[in-house]
Amino acid sequence: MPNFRNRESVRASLGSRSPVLMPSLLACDFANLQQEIRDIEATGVHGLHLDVMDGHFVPNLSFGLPVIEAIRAVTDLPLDVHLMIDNPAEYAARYRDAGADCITVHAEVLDDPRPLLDEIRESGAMAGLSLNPPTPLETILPALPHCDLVLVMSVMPGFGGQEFDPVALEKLSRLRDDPACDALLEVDGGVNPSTIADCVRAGADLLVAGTAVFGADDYQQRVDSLNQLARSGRDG
Ligand SMILES: O=C(CO)[C@H](O)[C@H](O)COP(=O)(O)O
Repeated sequence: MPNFRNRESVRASLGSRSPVLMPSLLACDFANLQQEIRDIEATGVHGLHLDVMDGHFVPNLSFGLPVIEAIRAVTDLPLDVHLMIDNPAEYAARYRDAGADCITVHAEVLDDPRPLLDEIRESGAMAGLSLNPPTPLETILPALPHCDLVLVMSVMPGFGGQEFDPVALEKLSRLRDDPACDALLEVDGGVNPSTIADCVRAGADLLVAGTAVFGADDYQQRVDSLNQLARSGRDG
């Protein structure tokens, strides 16, 4: 059984470190998964982003419960699990049992996300709600008080290596300025050295980056430079 942390402590720890780079293992070398985790952990990152895809909600398959369990067994880093699946209500509890610290579900597949967000919170995980680039921000506003995290997609989910869509910046700014929103704000897709500072300036706390991290020859150098650019967005 994983060593469960509670959502308040994970949320406080991530929030106090904002802006936080969250490497997405989708872009790592799956044939060397444990070594990749060790190498990225050694750079000093504070969490890992894990993309679960079902081939229905998104036109791609990635990995599921057994892989999350295997990752949980080899790292103590917070695991931020992004469920890109049609039926998150059927699976959320099982991802918590597998070791997820944060579970994010998509607004597009839930008529009313609030009961599921509450259930995720009651399980002890942080509850996240995500929306795709074409989905209006208005669709998630009633659920904000039930969210520990809002994940603003800056690409259509399904594949790494896509170009950043600036529509995410406007959504982040609006969320940051909304007094009803005290969730951590996360952005995912096309986050790289050219876009990361703008994301932080717009209000992002958590920055998911796959290709920009695992596509680099030197992970330490890339993580350091992304962190520096992120901090320049916060302080500049
Ligand atoms: O959610 C995702 C894909 O659906 C990935 O997390 C995202 O694409 C990150 O990859 P990259 O940094 O290469 O854009």
